[in-house]
Amino acid sequence: MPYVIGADLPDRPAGERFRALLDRPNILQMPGAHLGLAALLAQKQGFEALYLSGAAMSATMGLPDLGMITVEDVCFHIRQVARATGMPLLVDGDTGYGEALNVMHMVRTFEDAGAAAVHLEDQHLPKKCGHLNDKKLASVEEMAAKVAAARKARRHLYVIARTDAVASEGMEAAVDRAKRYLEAGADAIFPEALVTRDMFIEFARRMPGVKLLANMTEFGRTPFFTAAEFESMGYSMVIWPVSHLRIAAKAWEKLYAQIAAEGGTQGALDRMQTRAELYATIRYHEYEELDASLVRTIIPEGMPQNN
Ligand SMILES: C[C@](O)(C(=O)O)[C@H](CC(=O)O)C(=O)O
Ligand SMILES: [Mg+2]
Repeated sequence: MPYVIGADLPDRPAGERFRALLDRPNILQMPGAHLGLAALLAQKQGFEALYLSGAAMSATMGLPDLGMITVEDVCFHIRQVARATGMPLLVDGDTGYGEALNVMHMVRTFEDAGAAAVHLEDQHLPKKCGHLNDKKLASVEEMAAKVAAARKARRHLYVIARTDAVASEGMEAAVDRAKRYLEAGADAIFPEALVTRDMFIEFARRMPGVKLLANMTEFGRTPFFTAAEFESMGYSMVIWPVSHLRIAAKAWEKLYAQIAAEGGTQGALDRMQTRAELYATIRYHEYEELDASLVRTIIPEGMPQNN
């Protein structure tokens, strides 16, 4: 349905709906979808929650994922995905865009935009993709203060603490950090860039009863596991953060090469969503019909529309 009809909108805050999905025993599968159109296509396949990736949002803006985007840039994406689908979204909050007060501002602004959950990471700026080398870690205390700030600001937003410590400080330290973040009020933990099945199992074994998120990004350090495998290793959430963007970028690259080589797009038609398919995805005709029905109701036929 078009999102503009008030009576059709979800009546519970997004964070509550996200928690309800996590209360079920099966792993919550969240593909990345940082654009309204992508989100609608994911929804069509039956996904119940989505992920907004900092890497995907930055790359879409032609920027590296080094913490340069702002709260408002992210809200532009949250709003369009939340409006288009009404689905709960987990949003990448990077390092919180500053210190404690910035984190509080981020939480409130994300909630207002329609987010359900956020994750915050224990890096210093310029932050990096968790699967790269030479990340600069924040101290446990700095990160715990940010988690506490997020908890104090939130009304319903689900707060996930990500630790990037495994690579530089090892499993033991990462587990200790995660425990401190839970004490500070985190609802769940995202152990970033684990590199083996044994590490995933070990981390989960050391965090009994804690909701854990697995990041199945491609071309990173984590080998491929399916959602079912992560579930059996004790994980409650899985994200495929940038996959949709990587696929789209490759498709754009091919298209531009083809136009450059052939002087037109005719040879690319079989790889395009047709106009009809696009309009069906964005419910073009439903919006048009809604508009027409209102005009019919308010302005009966035959009555002059302007005086
Ligand atoms: C999950 C992540 O934070 C993101 O921004 O999507 C990235 C993903 C990536 O760069 O592959 C990450 O740091 O893992
Ligand atoms: Mg990120």
